[in-house]
Amino acid sequence: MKTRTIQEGGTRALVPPVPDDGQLSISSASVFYNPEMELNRDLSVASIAAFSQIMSSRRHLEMSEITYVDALSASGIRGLRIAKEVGLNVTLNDWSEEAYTLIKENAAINDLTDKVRICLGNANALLHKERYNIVDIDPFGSPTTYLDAASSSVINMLAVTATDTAPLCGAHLNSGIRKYSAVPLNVEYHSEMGLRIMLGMIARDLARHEKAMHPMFCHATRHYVRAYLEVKKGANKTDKCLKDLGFIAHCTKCTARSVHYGMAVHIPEKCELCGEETSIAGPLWLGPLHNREFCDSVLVQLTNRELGKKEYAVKIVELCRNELDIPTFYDQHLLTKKLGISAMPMEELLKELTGDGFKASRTHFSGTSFKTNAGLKEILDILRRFR
Ligand SMILES: C[S@@+](CC[C@H](N)C(=O)[O-])C[C@H]1O[C@@H](n2cnc3c(N)ncnc32)[C@H](O)[C@@H]1O
Repeated sequence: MKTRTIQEGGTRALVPPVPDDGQLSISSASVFYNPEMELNRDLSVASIAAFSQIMSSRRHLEMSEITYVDALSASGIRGLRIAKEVGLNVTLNDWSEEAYTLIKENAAINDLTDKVRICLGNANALLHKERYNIVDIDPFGSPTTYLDAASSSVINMLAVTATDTAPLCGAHLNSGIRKYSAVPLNVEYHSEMGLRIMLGMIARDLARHEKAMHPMFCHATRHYVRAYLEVKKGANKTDKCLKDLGFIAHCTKCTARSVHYGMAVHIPEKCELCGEETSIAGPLWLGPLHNREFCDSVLVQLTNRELGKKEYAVKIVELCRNELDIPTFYDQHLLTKKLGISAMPMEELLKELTGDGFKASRTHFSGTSFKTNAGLKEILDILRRFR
């Protein structure tokens, strides 16, 4: 196979050449490598390093005693970076013979041949057979067909990517329902909708194995969503975790929304503000998306490392760290357009909201949006005050 050499963080890898004739796409190359996902991998290195360090100090473990599996490895770049830059005990797996051969070559050029285990086989078979402290699922499109096996395998942390944002965010409604057993809505907070629909599915998959999840750091960036979830075993913990599943009732006329926790819950059919019929999204995850202390540890990891996408990665984690734990956000531009007035500087709007006694923050989901516990009526009053 024709290859070129790339470097991400402290790791080198042979990957397929850049598609140049417009006919060959990244996904049609014999082994997959997407340079756009370097940011995702930089964040993975920092997040998994932060989590492993917490584990190692709580349980007096060496980093090399913590097991990590990159179940869908392709070139191996993700798992090899975890082995080389974090020092975990790494297993890499892919069912493609070409990928398997390339992973071996990439392990060799990083002096990792004796330090990592490379498997050729079905990810689901491997994950149903073996247990790992950290399980990483980074597939083409949807992760859902790997979630049962990943839930069975995982002991401490599950890291999951989904790139099928159209089904997740409600743009391809039937596909979203088929894949995620939930109804997404294509609304202005569709990126958050996608993340919460995926998390809802993961919580239900883990629950079948009596495991509960605690989101540590979850983000929606460009064309994908990514979640780092601490996992704990136990029926009581799982029952408690499932209480954070529920539904969102959204009014497509005035954009007011209400949040309803629980799987057996009464959801109002009419908008409390304008009386129009609401659309219902769910079941989805309504609990927190981030753990503040964990985000601080990820920031420390990012700061102390040489990473290609460090600046962007830091910005995402900082925004997530400071984001309010409130489901859904409002897009200021959309609201002011409806009112026929111009938008105000975001900092001023946040100040006005907090000055009126509400909580308010920016959100990593969108630069023109904010999160608040104020209702739509109060938000509109503030915007009108500044017309
Ligand atoms: C999106 S790529 C992985 C990208 C990689 N994680 C990275 O960061 O560059 C998905 C890989 O999963 C492999 N794959 C798909 N289904 C699989 C399965 N059931 N078992 C094992 N490998 C699988 C494909 O061959 C492909 O190499």
